[in-house]
Amino acid sequence: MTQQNHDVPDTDTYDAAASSLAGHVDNSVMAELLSIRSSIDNIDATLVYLLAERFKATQKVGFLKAAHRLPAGDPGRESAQIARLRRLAEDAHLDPAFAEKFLNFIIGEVIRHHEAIAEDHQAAAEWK
Ligand SMILES: O=C(O)C(=O)C[C@]1(C(=O)O)C=C[C@@H](O)C=C1
Repeated sequence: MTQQNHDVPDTDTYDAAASSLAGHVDNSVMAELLSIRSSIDNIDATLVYLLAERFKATQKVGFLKAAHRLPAGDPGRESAQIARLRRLAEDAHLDPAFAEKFLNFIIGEVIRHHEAIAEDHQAAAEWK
């Protein structure tokens, strides 16, 4: 028998109108909220696809670095990326500190992936 967790909505049957506010706010306010949320849903979906593409690219970098025994992190590259993103964020009226934190969060995950790829690569080389 399959178990269902009722606290976590099923992603296959996404309810765009799900809200703890239902029944607590005027219908017109709810309608406006749902309309804005439909843009948020599109943006979130785009972010997922963009991140998936970025991780596909960084995975290739991970394999290249492992094959040539290069370090997972490249602090010089990161400094340049952070400075650039902070400038872009300012132009876009996004908090530069948030942009930096977000990039660092993603890069931290990429470095973990690189390290895992390098370990696998090393283990495979030892088997030969
Ligand atoms: O460009 C690289 O060398 C990467 O490994 C990718 C990346 C990134 O996610 O942008 C991740 C780790 C490095 O410290 C720098 C950049």
